[in-house]
Amino acid sequence: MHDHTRWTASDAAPYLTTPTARDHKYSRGVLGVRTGSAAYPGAAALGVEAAWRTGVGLVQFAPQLGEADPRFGLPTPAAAVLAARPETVVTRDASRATAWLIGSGTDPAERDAAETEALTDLFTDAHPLVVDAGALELCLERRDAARRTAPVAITPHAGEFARLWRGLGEPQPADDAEAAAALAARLDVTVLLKGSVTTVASPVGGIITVGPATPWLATAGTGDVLAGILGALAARHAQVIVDRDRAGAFAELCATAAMLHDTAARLAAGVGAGAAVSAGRPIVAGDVARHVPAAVEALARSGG
Ligand SMILES: NC(=O)C1=CN([C@@H]2O[C@H](COP(=O)(O)OP(=O)(O)OC[C@H]3O[C@@H](n4cnc5c(N)ncnc54)[C@H](OP(=O)(O)O)[C@@H]3O)[C@@H](O)[C@H]2O)[C@@H](O)CC1
Ligand SMILES: Nc1ncnc2c1ncn2[C@@H]1O[C@H](COP(=O)(O)OP(=O)(O)O)[C@@H](O)[C@H]1O
Repeated sequence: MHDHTRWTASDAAPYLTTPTARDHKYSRGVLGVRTGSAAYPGAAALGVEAAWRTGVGLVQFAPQLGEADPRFGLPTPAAAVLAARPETVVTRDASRATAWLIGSGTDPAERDAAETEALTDLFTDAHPLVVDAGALELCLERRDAARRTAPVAITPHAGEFARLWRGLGEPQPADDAEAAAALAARLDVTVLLKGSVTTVASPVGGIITVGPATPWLATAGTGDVLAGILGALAARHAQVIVDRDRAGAFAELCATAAMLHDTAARLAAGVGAGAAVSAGRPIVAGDVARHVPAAVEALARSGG
């Protein structure tokens, strides 16, 4: 049986720190982002937008190697990112990154060997790594902890979570908390299992649940937004994550990201706290990203 915590605004508030007079753009956290593809440039734009709006000093975007030519006249991921957020610096190596986000909007079947190597190198780096969508299966290959140095958090939805269990070749426990805890232990990663209720499991033990979130979140691209929020929090608090005395910190940041995500969605959908499930109006993923600053403010205030 694992310790089980229901995350609250008071738990999240300490991670929603404001900058000080001594801060500059590099001290506030730099997120390296390697997401998007010829088929899904929008996923890169959504994650980058959400990361900026969560509050980092800089987002550096590294386009994938060997990228296929854009289809249907679509922009490349880098062009889509710059159109959405011209503040972003497009770079080959994102040398200033204090944390990385990879995988959203990518398809492993389309990835060449050089890009796979560039992604796997991040697992032997020192910086916290958020792994989403098309990069999730890399965790199965990098599960030998001796070959992995980066603290890793993964963000599967239920379908991707089941795919990871199939990759392990073991039966998936029926209970979400039990299954997330077991996967966290097997892969030595923090697991953020998305759903109406988000379940977070740390490899050092303990389960945190967040939600139920507003069902208006069940729309394409909101997972890409969540990954950007988590990447930004990881970049901001990278030192806390790598500090061995705070081994559960990545799980707490995952829970904080899920709470910010739902709070932003509620603000966008006009759903007040305690409102009926049927309340509110439709939203799109970009609305969620744009309401993240107000969600940061609301959570920091209600937890203070
Ligand atoms: N604008 C953009 O650029 C966007 C880009 N995006 C990018 O698209 C890529 C593909 O991502 P993906 O999630 O659509 O596809 P995939 O990984 O094949 O999984 C889907 C399969 O899993 C199953 N399934 C079970 N439970 C599920 C659940 N709770 N939620 C969802 N699925 C669930 C379900 O099976 P079913 O239940 O239908 O039997 C289904 O067949 C990825 O890189 C992503 O980042 C998107 O973010 C959208 C916006
Ligand atoms: N019924 C629901 N109620 C509340 N939140 C949901 C529901 N369905 C999905 N979500 C949330 O929406 C997001 C969807 O993420 P994901 O499935 O990765 O979508 P995408 O790949 O299109 O970005 C997750 O954060 C998940 O927790």
